Amino acid sequence: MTLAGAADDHEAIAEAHARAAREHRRAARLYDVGGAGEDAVARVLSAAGVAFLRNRQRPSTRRGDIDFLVVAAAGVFVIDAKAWSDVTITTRGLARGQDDCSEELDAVGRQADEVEAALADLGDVGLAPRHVHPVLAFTRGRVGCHRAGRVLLVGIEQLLQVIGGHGCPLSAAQVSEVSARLAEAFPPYTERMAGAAVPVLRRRPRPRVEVGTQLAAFDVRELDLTELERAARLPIEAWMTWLAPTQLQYVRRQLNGPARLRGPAGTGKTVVALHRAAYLAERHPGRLLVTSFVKTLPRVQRNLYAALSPHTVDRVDFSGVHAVAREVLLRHRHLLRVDQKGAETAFNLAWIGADREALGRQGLDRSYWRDEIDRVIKGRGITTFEGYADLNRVGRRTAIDPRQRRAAWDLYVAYEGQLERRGVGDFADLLLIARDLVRADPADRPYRFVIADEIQDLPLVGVQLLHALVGDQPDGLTLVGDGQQSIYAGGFTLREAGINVVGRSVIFEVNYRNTRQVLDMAASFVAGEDFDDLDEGAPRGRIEGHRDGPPVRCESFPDRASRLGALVARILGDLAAGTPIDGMAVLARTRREAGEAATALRRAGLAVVDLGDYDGRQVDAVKTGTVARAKGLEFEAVYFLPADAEPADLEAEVAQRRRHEAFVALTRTRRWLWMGSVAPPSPAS
Ligand SMILES: Nc1ncnc2c1ncn2[C@@H]1O[C@H](COP(=O)(O)OP(=O)(O)OP(=O)(O)O)[C@@H](O)[C@H]1O
Repeated sequence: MTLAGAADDHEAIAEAHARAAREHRRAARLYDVGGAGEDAVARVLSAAGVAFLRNRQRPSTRRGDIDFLVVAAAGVFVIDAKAWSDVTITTRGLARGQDDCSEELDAVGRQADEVEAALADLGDVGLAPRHVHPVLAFTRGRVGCHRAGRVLLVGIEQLLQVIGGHGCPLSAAQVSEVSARLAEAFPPYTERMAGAAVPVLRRRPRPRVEVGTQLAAFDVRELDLTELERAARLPIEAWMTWLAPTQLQYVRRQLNGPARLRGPAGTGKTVVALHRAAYLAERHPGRLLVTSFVKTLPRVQRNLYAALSPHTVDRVDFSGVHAVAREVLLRHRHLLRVDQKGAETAFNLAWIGADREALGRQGLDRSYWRDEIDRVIKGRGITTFEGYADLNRVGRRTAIDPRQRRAAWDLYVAYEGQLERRGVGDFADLLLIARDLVRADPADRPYRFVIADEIQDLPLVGVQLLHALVGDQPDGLTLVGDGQQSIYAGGFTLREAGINVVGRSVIFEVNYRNTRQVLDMAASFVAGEDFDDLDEGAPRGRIEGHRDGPPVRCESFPDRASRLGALVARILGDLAAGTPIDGMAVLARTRREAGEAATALRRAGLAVVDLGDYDGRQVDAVKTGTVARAKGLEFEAVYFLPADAEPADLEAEVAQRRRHEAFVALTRTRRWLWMGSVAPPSPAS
């Protein structure tokens, strides 16, 4: 190398060092400003006696830190301090001067994700994500208090107010248990100088304001989680804060297509579905639909959800599937007069001309064939005899012969003719038309996510309608349900519906609702019985109960009148013994029996509310209604009026549905169960 060449090289190296020096100085200035912001936050927290962890290492990244972790009664706050002077918060995000800084929202959101993950498994329970709050705290200027998605943007003056707000789900003991886990999962951050091209001669550290209570770290494995366990056993409020680690895993899971959540009664499917809805709504723009076949359930779920995620509730629609279908028809200006009475008349006229000799074999009656048309033919969207002739009638237990199939088809054709003549449709038409309208219009996608509960009760076209609304997009469709609780005729498999949930079907098996005594009694109705559970080949759920409770009270009566008398006496007795009236529900098989019970209770001076009018909010009245109306709900005490003694030759599928119905009724109670059967004395006795 020439001397001139060496000089050039040294010149270039000096130039690079000078450039690096300028960059490091700029960074140092920024750190100084940032440090001043952090100090300001630390001062505010300390002055108020709020304990915090400062500058903690993120496990996912070597160079990332979290400015502050605060565990308060209101939850966990993941705070990123910003000493910015010219902040603007817009509907679209965050700006600093002219620069869009919305990525800062994602950054603090990612920090909160890591905190959520660390708290998702604290032994038996985990903290629900909704109690982890990402916060950008601005230490200069008057920022006020805002929300962008799930991130809170607050001026330093409002910080304490925010930390002190949000309700108080955590007790003092839980605060220290959660803090301990965080101290372990996020150790103190040790800064590293990145990209230093020259040996770094470290200056003495700058003096730092070290104030506030630093949390003592202790070994989380030695924690006594009894407090958490206790909380986990309480109803509503508890599940809003604590879930089982497996449940939380599902809430936070990314699913690359339609998914199924299965599990026997009381295993937390609805709870997890609501948490998942809130989790998705808080992280994504767009609308969500939470739906069910049971028309009253969405109303109850809306009120639960509003407590869970009040700031997203306006972006979530809670409606029954038929109401969803109606909306579709409205959007497409499609007229359909759904007229149940007219449909009933149409069926009666079609039935008169039917091959009743064939249809009546095996003890099958008119209502069996009404269901066949509603659930098997129209409920599957079958429009040709060929489609019906070879159909594997999943869910229908009685095999029918070719003549019966032909007769059923002719009955269907005649029924359709009668409907047309009257210019009316039935509920199956509503779902069918809505499905086809959505399928034909790719622009009709009002929802980003759809979550459907109690799907075992939906007809196949109903599930297809929901699928059509979101397609196969990630996390788009979550189907929640349990075949064992199916109380309507017919059935189908998801494969038949064109929905693939392979690898995305999860089962829950721990029952949190019922006592062992109730579960034993409920299980006796369905013992050893196989049932269709929509996912072919997927293992059936076991049901594990872990709570003890009072014995189940079963009584038998010679007639309905004496049963009603005993029911009223029993309820009055339980009220006197301290069971709260708002936790009581009388469930019957038919509307008529439920109505009779309501009248008897009113006569005894008790307040009564029909389950059809119940919206999940506390009301000081005994609830009364059919088992179908009670689906998905739960009560402190259930008084069940089962069907009168059934004839021994009851058609197999109907008998199975009755048993499922009893199973559903019994598993609605958290504690007390009374069952009053009517069994007239046999002539021999
Ligand atoms: N991890 C949990 N810890 C404590 N309680 C829980 C937990 N998960 C659910 N629960 C409680 O269990 C009960 C049943 O939950 P949920 O209604 O979600 O069950 P489900 O599977 O939807 O029931 P079903 O199918 O019978 O309607 C609720 O009272 C809920 O508070």
